[in-house]
Amino acid sequence: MLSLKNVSKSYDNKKNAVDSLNLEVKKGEIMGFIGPNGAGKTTAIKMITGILSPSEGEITINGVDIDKSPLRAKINFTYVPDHPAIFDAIKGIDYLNFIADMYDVAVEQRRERIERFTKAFQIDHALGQPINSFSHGMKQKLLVSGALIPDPKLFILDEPLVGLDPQSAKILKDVMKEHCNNGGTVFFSSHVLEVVENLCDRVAIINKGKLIACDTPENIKKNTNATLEQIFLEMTKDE
Ligand SMILES: Nc1ncnc2c1ncn2[C@@H]1O[C@H](COP(=O)(O)OP(=O)(O)OP(=O)(O)O)[C@@H](O)[C@H]1O
Repeated sequence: MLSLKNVSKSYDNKKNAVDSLNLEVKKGEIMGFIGPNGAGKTTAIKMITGILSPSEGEITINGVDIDKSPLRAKINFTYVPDHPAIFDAIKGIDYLNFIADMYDVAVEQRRERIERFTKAFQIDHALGQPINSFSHGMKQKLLVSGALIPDPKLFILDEPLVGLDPQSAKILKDVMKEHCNNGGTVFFSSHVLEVVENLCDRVAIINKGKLIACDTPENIKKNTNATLEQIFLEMTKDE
């Protein structure tokens, strides 16, 4: 579903923020993307979503090259960024309808999905209000709801749990699981290793721009009694 082949990105033509990254995310799986601050997660996600062009390498989504055919690639995924940058003078419902229009979601389907997701996240009562009146958590939940309305083949989230209360985080985790159970694919970055360990089919660990592990949490922990957090800290510590 998502493939990165030898992908590198340098911001200064000296150091690679992402360095020869190879990664395959299969249809139907949840993959967690973890790494210390500055490891290159957001840079990789920005290249995957077409916000940045790779300095080298190729990224395909459902077989379509995001750099060469951005519109055809973008039909296949939605993305929730780490900082909700959202045009906030409009009402919540107008934002959701705008997303539904962009992805050509039929009226009946959008009605059902808007109701389902905004009720689950308990923001349905506020959809008639302008987004600039929403709290940070409400904006985050509106963004996630919007990203689910097209029922994307691939759902990409950059640190989606930041700023969500435990109830909302639980709902989001359930929604991500359900999306995969229904044949969708989820790729998300997080610093919450316990969530990654419990939620993900596979985990990719990036450090200093390089992929240092990509496997199931069980295999990464194989033959140890350590938690994913302990192994992560050991793998990414500065020598
Ligand atoms: N716009 C930019 N210009 C120059 N350097 C950048 C830019 N954005 C990121 N970097 C650098 O690229 C490297 C990777 O940063 P990136 O934001 O991708 O890491 P991250 O894993 O998402 O970190 P965090 O966990 O802190 O969000 C870091 O060294 C960072 O300083």
